[in-house]
Amino acid sequence: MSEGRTTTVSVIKADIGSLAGHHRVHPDTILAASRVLAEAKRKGVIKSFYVTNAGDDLQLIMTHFKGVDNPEIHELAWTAFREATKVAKDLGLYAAGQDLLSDAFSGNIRGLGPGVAEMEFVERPSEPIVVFMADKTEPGAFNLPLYKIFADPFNTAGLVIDPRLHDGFIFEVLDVFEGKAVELRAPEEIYDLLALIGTPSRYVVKRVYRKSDREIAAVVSSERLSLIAGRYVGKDDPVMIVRAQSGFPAVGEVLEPFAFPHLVAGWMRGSHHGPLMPVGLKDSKVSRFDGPPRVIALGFQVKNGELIGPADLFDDPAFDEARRQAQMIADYIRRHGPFMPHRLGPEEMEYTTLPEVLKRLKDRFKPVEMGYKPKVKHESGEAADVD
Ligand SMILES: O=C(COP(=O)(O)O)[C@@H](O)[C@H](O)[C@H](O)COP(=O)(O)O
Ligand SMILES: [Mg+2]
Ligand SMILES: [Mg+2]
Ligand SMILES: [Mg+2]
Repeated sequence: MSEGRTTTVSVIKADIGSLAGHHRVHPDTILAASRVLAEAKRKGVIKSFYVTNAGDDLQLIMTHFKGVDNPEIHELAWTAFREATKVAKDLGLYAAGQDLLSDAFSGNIRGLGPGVAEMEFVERPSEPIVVFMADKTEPGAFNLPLYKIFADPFNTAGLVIDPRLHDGFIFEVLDVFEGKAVELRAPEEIYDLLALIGTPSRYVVKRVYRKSDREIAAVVSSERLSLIAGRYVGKDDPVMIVRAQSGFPAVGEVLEPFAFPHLVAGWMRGSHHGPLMPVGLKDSKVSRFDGPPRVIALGFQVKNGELIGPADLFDDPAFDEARRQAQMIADYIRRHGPFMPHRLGPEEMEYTTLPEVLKRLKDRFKPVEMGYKPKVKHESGEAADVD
């Protein structure tokens, strides 16, 4: 981190209830959260804010000078979500308070349900950032775009051309099941990096740093709701902040991976693979089969702690073709109905409501002569003989 006063950008999000099922946030809940943040701004707790929605997820984008993981900021977000939930309940919105998994705030909002992405930096003379917000998918959905942005010269010309990017980047990868993290360096360790992040349900890129000076370049909300709650509670619907330009990838390089609507896990009942469709704010809502999974990208300048903007970056004909491809992929994969690989594999389905259904069939299975000694998989993953 360079010397000087730091600015913190905190993006904290939660599904506190929505209109027409899990379709989109109601404007009155945006208003309720905005009132709480406006009061906090007036009192000088935060410097500026922008409240919006990604589908049915309420998004609080805030700037302040208190650093990451600050209890006052987290409590502020918690209060905003609680106030918005009250409105959601009054309006009878669907799944009011869905992501607030606890009744009480205890100093840090992480682990209580909402998703959190925060970064702290000394502002450059001009500080462009892009805030990505997705609905009906999981944090690992950003693995592929992050790899392309910070490690793939076919995406990011600056990795080759710009001496400030040429050393590469460090990826902090989180194992969300074990609660462990590892740092891998690009380009020298990209095969190891890909060996992990190609399993996005387990290994999530949490942060990216510029290698030459360890400046923070990107951060992702890595909360997995099912792991926190121990049951299915919708999808995580992650957010990500990326710094751009002047020693970081250009805004156009940051957006470029989303021209390919890659397959992500989520969509209907958090149980299906589908294409991630980049959309402008006006299309930040889900419909077909509760999807397809969508992502919005808002560009801001951060100046003296103030958010200037946003620019609605996917609201552009340049992404029409990606949207069209996403529709084609959606048509194709939907025709698989309840079959894999449209439906997620058994490991990921463990965190949905499917096991309850399978449990009912368990006692109806009778042994048959297979001509070989069958093996079962224990929870440990070890194969063992059937008795
Ligand atoms: O994934 C979904 C919701 O996720 P989200 O709230 O966006 O995290 C939806 O597809 C729901 O799972 C689906 O609409 C069924 O919802 P319920 O009837 O079980 O609430
Ligand atoms: Mg919802
Ligand atoms: Mg959602
Ligand atoms: Mg969700």
